[in-house]
Amino acid sequence: MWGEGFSLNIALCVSVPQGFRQSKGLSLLLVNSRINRNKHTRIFMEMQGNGSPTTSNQSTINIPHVLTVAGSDSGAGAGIQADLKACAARGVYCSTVITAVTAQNTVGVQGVNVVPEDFVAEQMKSVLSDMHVDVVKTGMLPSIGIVKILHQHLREYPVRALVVDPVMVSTSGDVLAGPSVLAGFREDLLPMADIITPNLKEASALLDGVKIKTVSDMRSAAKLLHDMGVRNVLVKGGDLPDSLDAVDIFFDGEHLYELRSSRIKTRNTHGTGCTLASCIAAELAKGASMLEAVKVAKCFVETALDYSKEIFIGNGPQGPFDHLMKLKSNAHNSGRQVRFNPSDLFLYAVTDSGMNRRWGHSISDAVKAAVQGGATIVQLREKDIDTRDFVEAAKSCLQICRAHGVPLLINDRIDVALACDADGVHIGQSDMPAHTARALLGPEKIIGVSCKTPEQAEQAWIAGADYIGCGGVYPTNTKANNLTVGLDGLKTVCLASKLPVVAIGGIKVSNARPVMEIGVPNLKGVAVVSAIFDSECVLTETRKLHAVLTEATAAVK
Ligand SMILES: Nc1ncnc2c1ncn2[C@@H]1O[C@H](COP(=O)(O)OP(=O)(O)O)[C@@H](O)[C@H]1O
Ligand SMILES: Cc1ncc(COP(=O)(O)O)c(N)n1
Ligand SMILES: [Mg+2]
Repeated sequence: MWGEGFSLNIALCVSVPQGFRQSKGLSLLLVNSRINRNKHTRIFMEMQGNGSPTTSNQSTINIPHVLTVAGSDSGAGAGIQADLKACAARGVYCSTVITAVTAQNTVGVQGVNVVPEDFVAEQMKSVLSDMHVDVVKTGMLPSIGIVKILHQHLREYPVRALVVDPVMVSTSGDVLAGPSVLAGFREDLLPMADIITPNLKEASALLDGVKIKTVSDMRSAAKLLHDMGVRNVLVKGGDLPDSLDAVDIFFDGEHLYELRSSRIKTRNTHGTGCTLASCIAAELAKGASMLEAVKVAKCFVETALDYSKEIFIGNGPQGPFDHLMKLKSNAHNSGRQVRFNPSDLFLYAVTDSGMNRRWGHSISDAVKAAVQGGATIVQLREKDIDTRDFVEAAKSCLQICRAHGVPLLINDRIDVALACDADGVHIGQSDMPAHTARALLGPEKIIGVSCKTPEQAEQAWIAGADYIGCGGVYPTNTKANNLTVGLDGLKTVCLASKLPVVAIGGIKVSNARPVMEIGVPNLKGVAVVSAIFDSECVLTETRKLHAVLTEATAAVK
């Protein structure tokens, strides 16, 4: 039985699949793609000739593991492919036993090729005899023979939880498992399962054809299914009329819960059932209680459907959705194709609340004028503002910047950047370390670091920053006690830096030209505060600066 008190071992440890032990001399470099330049953060695992793994740091990580036993969907919206994506999105390892290969797309299922039973058994044995599986999730089980094989293997290799999605008919109406498997579900799997997740049709089939059309029918069905010996039941209401919320009924034998979310208006609902069950399995593998796991899974499906409601894949009536939206941070909503383009540093506008107050500008008006005047990137540097107001201001500035294809960064405040889904942050030497910011923000966000020396520039590069800001180039009042490095200091840092550089500090229309003319290719532009924001007309001042920079760049080329 699934327990609540399970504690997860996320210590520093990397467990090595036994299969690897056979390959001699294999050197496995586990590196995060964003930090693979970092010689200090590499984890090396070397397989010695004698087959025993050694690690440069002796600890290992036990990764929560779901095994899915399901069918392949060539269109990759449902089945094994959805399970892999859902588990990846929830941070859980997923191994696979393929029970059938379907030729399937957004129109429907064109063909089904059932994998021979002994080969399904062979896959199960390969995984279960070798790897530590926390939770098994089942999808398409196309024959009673395959149900029996699963049952035998689960008895031989018990796991902590079994999630049964009794897939019978695809959303397109094609049969994936005939009524002959019903006996297998009832006799073998339900008594073993920790949860079963039928949709309306599947619940009806398991209950000998009882009609399930309303939420009240779903409640009764959940109770009847529970009586068949399964510990928890989730009757899914995706197929309720479109006018109703997406209501699912959860019954744990004691309490009935009506789990309600808004119904997303989209054609992209192919694979919702598979995804929901895989998410439940993933959360259980991480140690959640059953109700928690179901709630998280439902919320994940709703969020993914909402995020993907307008994507267009395939010409049929039922499109797939995007499980990995977290990796993309609104990439297709913002229309930004490239995560970071160094030429965005050309005219870098840094806001200042004091200056805005002095001239009676709101943050968003100031940002709008800067962007319209030619700013190519904006940083919100709001030192004396309530966090709540900062998040709101950042959201409205983000809309303005997105409309112009200009990235918006937040100064210092990683929390604010996350809260409003800004494009990144700019941090100083005494703020959060850049590698920590990178870990929090993920690989997609832009990180800039203020650097005054070649050593700091090297550290920023190692930590996975995207650019550095170098200055003060000229004396400035904007920042108290700021050391002026001068044009020479700027040049020294640029020459040492592997990252693109933006110059900052006292730069204005009258002195910008010599900065751009220092003649180092990785100096990509200038960052300014007072030059544009300490003025009545931000638009005009930005335009003037843009013209000077454009001229200076043309002269250098
Ligand atoms: N349009 C929608 N908006 C929000 N949630 C939905 C929508 N369609 C389905 N769901 C949810 O997706 C999950 C899977 O349900 P369902 O589509 O009924 O399963 P299946 O794919 O097995 O037919 C459920 O939690 C359901 O409430
Ligand atoms: C291989 C496979 N497994 C499961 C489903 C059900 O998914 P859905 O109900 O969303 O069509 C499917 N269509 N194909
Ligand atoms: Mg469905």
